[in-house]
Order: sequence, then C-alpha cells, then structure tokens
Amino acid sequence: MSDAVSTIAVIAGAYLIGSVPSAYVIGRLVAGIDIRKYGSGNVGASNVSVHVGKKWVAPIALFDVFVKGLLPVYIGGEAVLDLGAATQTIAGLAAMCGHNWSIFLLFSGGRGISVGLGSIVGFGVPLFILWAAIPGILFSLTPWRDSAVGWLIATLLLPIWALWAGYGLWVAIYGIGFALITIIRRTTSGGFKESLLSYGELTPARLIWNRMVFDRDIASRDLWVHNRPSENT
Ligand SMILES: O=P(O)(O)OC[C@H](O)CO
Repeated sequence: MSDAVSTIAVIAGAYLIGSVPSAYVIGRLVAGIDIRKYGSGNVGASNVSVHVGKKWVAPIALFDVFVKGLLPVYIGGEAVLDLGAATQTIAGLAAMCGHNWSIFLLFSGGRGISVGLGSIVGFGVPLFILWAAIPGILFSLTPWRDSAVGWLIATLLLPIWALWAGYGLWVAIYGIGFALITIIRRTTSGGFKESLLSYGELTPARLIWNRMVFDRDIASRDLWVHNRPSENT
C-alpha cells in the first residue's frame, strides 16, 4: 500500500472506530435506554455510570481511550506505519469527530474527552501528565471539583504544553483542534430554543456560557446529571 492510501485508510478508519458508540450500545443492551435522552445526554462513560451502572464505566472508558483514541495515533506513528505527525494529528481528530458526531447515531455522540485522552497518551505520556494536571488538581485538592471546567482549561492549554515540551507544531495543532471541537461540541449540545423555554431564568448568553464552561445548560450539576425523559415533558 502506498503512503497516500495508508494515510487515507488510517484517517477514515479512525473516524469509523471513533463512531462506534460504546456508551450508547451499553445503554441499549443493558438497560434498554437511549443514553442521549438521560442526564447530560452525553454518549460517554460518566452518563452511563449514573443511568446504567458504575460497573460499565471501565469497559466503556477503556474502549474509548485505547481503541478510539490511542490506536489511530499509534498506528500512524513510528512503531507501525510511520506516516508522520500530520497524519497522527488528523487521525486523532478524526477519531474525536467520530465519537462526537457518530455516523452510526445520525451525527450525535459524546464530548471527546476520553478519546482525546487516549490520543494524547499516544503522543507521549509526559504530555498527558501536563494536560491532566490542572483538572486532576482541581478535582482532588480544591473545592472546585467540576471536571467540565477543568477539562476545558486543560484543553485550551494543550497547544502551549505541546510546544513548551517540544512535541512540535503538529501536536500543537492537535491541541488547537481538540479545543475547537470541545467548544463547538459543548455549545451545540442541544436545542437552543428548547432549553431557553425549559429553563425560564436562562438568557441566551448565560446558556452559551454554561454549555461552554460547565458543559450543561443549568447551574446545578446534580439536577442536570439526573435528568430523565419523563421530567422533560
Ligand atoms: O467526553 P466523552 O464523551 O469521552 O465522555 C467522557 C466520560 O463520560 C468521562 O467523563
């Protein structure tokens, strides 16, 4: 196979693997629910933990981190096909796009943090430690335990960490892509008019802020993660 064909295959394969909706499949098979209609609506491990069961967190997270996130970056890298940093970056972002806008879920999906985590490990464990340090400290050592805020700060800083630690321009571009995808995914995470009607006290600016920074429509995390379809109607 020529390098061009391998590059296209790795990027397309990354999008398709990223699209496999592990959290959705577990929700359907184990609890008979559409996880997109419960809690945060996120097709990810933490939403399954609340609405299906904690024991499903590990298998979903392992699949999303290692198969969706790490594998495409690893296969594109020196150890396997050696297609270069540009291909690894685009493959990592394609996997995240697949997870967030899955072809198997009519372009709905998750937020991409687990997939991003796996890809960052693929670029280098020290980069992962730099990226995860702020959310880790916020969560474990301060009263500000909102992981959504921590991951947003971490992801906005990722391009700087990548350049500072010598990972090169393409890994910094991966960081910019990750940050843009996170902001787009969060701010477009649900119907805009519907949310403004459902939560009367919200202004459009506040809704956008809540979504981008806290990854939810309303201030209360507890109410948001325990949201169920019957309570929305
Ligand atoms: O960002 P996602 O879609 O990978 O989901 C994140 C997991 O639920 C862990 O919080």
